[in-house]
Amino acid sequence: MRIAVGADHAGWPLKEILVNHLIDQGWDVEDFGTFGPDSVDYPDYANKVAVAVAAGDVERGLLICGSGLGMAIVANKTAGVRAAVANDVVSARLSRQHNDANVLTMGGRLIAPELAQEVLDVWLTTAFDGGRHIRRLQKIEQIEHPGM
Ligand SMILES: O=C(CO)[C@H](O)[C@H](O)[C@H](O)COP(=O)(O)O
Repeated sequence: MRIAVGADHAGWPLKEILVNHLIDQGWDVEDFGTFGPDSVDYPDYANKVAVAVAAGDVERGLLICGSGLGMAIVANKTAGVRAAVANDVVSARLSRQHNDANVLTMGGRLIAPELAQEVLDVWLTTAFDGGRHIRRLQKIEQIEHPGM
């Protein structure tokens, strides 16, 4: 399974920890950066990961900025991406069960590394519930592609 990862300077330290965690678990990680503490702009990284997910190059995406918010705002501009901010386990689980989220965003300034690993593990291993939620995802697709 492949996962694309990206972060800005505020998310970079946590990204490094989570990339190692993912590799330890056998994930094939495509790391789009950033690769150091210099200040960069989160839209550049969110867009790269979102495009990789939407194109089907990877199954999942992980984005980390200071709060997770900016990354989610940008990633959700790309059709086919369902990015969810989750800095807690319950949000991570629900984002999979109800929303079939294919991109997880977290806040490197808000969440401790140990909890971030737990949130990520829950998000990666929780299945979509389907059922009534399929209808709602179809409505999102209709908004993305009006007239289809
Ligand atoms: O986009 C964000 C907020 O929604 C991220 O948290 C950014 O990492 C943050 O805005 C970066 O802030 P900085 O003051 O430039 O370090």
